[in-house]
Amino acid sequence: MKSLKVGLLGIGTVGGGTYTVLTRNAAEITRRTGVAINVVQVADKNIDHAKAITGGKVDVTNDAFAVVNNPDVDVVVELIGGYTLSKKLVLKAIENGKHVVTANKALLATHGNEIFAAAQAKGVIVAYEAAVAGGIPIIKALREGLGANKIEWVAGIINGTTNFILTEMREKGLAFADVLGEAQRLGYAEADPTFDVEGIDAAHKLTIMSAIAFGMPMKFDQAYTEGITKLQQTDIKYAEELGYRVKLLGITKRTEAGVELRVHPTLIPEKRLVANVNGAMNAVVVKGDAVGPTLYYGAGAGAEPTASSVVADLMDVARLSSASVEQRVPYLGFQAGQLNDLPILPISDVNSAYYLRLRASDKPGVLAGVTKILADRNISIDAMLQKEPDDNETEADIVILTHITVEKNMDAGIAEIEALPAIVGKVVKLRMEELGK
Ligand SMILES: NC(=O)c1ccc[n+]([C@@H]2O[C@H](COP(=O)([O-])OP(=O)(O)OC[C@H]3O[C@@H](n4cnc5c(N)ncnc54)[C@H](O)[C@@H]3O)[C@@H](O)[C@H]2O)c1
Ligand SMILES: N[C@@H](CCO)C(=O)O
Ligand code: NA
Repeated sequence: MKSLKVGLLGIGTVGGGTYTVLTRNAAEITRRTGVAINVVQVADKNIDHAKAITGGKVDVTNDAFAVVNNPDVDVVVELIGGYTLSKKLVLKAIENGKHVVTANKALLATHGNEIFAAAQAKGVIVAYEAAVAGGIPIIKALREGLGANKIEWVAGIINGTTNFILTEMREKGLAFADVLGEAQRLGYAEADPTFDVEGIDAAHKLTIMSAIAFGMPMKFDQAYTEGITKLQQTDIKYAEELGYRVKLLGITKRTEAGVELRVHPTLIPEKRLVANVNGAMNAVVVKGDAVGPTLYYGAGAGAEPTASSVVADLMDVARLSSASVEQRVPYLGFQAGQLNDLPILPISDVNSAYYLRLRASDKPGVLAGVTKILADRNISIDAMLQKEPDDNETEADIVILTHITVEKNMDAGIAEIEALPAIVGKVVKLRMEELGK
């Protein structure tokens, strides 16, 4: 029987899950591929941990380059993370003519253009299903299943850690810091959890999806990224009163003027399926011109769900390594040389509906002043909440949901509202998405 020899770099959460799934389901995987996929060498700086997991059945080293340079290894699985060492390792593996499987979205979003060019020149596979939305086969769906469509937009909850935090905060009223610790214990968070909570990890994944959806190079440096650290319980509560849930959403959309590429907390109508995706689960909505909206849901993080995608990629390598480069699905789903250098829209040019919360002195005429500013800017109001001041207070919250306008118009309106003498402090602004059409 044919065999595929795997060199594993990093046997932590995802690497451990990958080893377990490959071992436990070996017979099923071989029934499907006709190939025996075996880990022949593991590199991890924590040698004892690597030995404990592999039970002495596999050669273990603390030198990742030993695996990358091992002539016996056909495919290198990079599960160390980061983008400095991992970039060197992946480029060296490619130079050595080895196929690569990685779960590293940070690496691909920042250096993917260079890595894919190197792989193309060498004729090797670089597979990365686990890098976006963990166990959900979204890369396969975008590159293959939806290949007949002109993709119009992609929007998703693509960070398990922040969705877990938002869910626990909403359902249990827990504090942000306590929930983050729990997400770290469960193995969802990045080595540096700032990547999760500031929306950077979601922007990495969105960058990869936008490149595949629209056939363009990775443009992570132009993504607009806003995390959940400034999000307040008050706004989660008011949004609910108005029939919305707040989710950290990644949105990429093709417009006449350019491509939107943005990650931010977003109000979504609670009747949408995506609004009810909770815990570390992820969901991605893809709108194609032929198929309409489609929804993909599943575990976005964690050892075995992510391993499910790593192993599926290994199975693709097992099937396709003997095929010519032309017979394989291109790295970004479009032929090399067919990528368009589409411009990314600055956030000020993006069109959106908005949630505004203002704090106002409880005096007559305040609301009239605010609505006049909005009307003068052609911003229509969709809904409003006016709260009574709490006991002994003279100020109260006003919440306004607007119809769609361009962000720079909204920001100019907000500046005028903040200048009104009766308005106290800054206006809170959150974006809203219907996700329907
Ligand atoms: N955890 C998840 O749910 C998840 C999901 C999807 C993608 N990812 C990605 O998968 C990758 C791995 O994540 P993880 O959660 O498994 O991380 P982890 O920290 O659990 O595992 C990383 C492993 O690499 C080892 N390592 C670190 N530096 C090394 C070096 N120089 N040489 C050899 N070994 C080294 C560590 O000892 C550790 O065992 C990252 O790119 C991450 O973004 C993680
Ligand atoms: N830290 C990531 C892991 C999965 O990519 C998350 O929470 O979604
Ligand atoms: Na995936």
